[in-house]
Amino acid sequence: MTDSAEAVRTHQLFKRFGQQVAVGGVDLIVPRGSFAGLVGPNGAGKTTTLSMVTGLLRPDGGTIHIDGLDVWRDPVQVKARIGVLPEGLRLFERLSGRELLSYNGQLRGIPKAEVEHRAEELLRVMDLTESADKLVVDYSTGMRKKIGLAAALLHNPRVLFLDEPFEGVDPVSANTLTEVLRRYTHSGATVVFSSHVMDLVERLCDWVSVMSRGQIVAQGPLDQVRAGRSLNEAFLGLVGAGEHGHGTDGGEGLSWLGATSA
Ligand SMILES: Nc1ncnc2c1ncn2[C@@H]1O[C@H](COP(=O)(O)OP(=O)(O)OP(=O)(O)O)[C@@H](O)[C@H]1O
Repeated sequence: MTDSAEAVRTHQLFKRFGQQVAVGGVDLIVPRGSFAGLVGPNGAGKTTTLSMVTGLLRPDGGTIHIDGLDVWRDPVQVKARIGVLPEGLRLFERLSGRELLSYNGQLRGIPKAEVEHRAEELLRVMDLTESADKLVVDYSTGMRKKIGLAAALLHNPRVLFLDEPFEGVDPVSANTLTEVLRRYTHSGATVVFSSHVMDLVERLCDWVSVMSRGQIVAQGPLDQVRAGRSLNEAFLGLVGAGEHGHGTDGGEGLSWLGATSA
């Protein structure tokens, strides 16, 4: 079944680490063609959810469908359709950026000439052409994000998952990346990304899922979730400012912090 209107749907997704329930029955829904944001405080379960959805971490319970295909029953078909930029991205450090793309393209079974053509375009768009022959181990944090994103896009996936894609990326490159991703979703593809930067989510996303303590606490079109407020205000209302160590007291109690009296 591949005619699903949803790019992603999980049903009662569950994961526990020892006593800690990281994801406690999540029904994540992402309509096809959306630019979707997954937001939540530190430790809410976003990375754990994305890891299970992308087939990197086996759930303890629940189901996950991408484009109507069961991720854990049909992993090969699903993996051909998705691109992933995971948190704590591990890359082949001893390859150059160009070699990394070429290797990824060959692993994906794309003809060599097509890989070269796509790689050159991606390197140019990501402003990495000048560093294309430098080893990945010598790339900066932002450059690593960009080459990781290029590798995730190379096989033209239908659904792209990005964990904090803009962290460490300079504003000019971030602008370029958002343009690339916008164009990509306008063509009918889907982007799901996690972020803590509410302004960015508000600017880019047309769909938002808010997680808190392993649960989805709000989900839907951006305007519905923010309900006339800024997304940041809606977020603070939903996750409960003051909980999760997001204190509302502005750090009262830290009387020792700051200039000492002479
Ligand atoms: N491998 C692990 N072993 C034990 N506990 C884990 C593991 N991975 C995640 N957790 C716990 O699961 C919970 C959810 O973590 P997760 O990384 O999914 O949150 P997150 O929403 O991505 O947070 P952040 O915004 O800080 O990246 C946290 O309490 C975390 O400590």
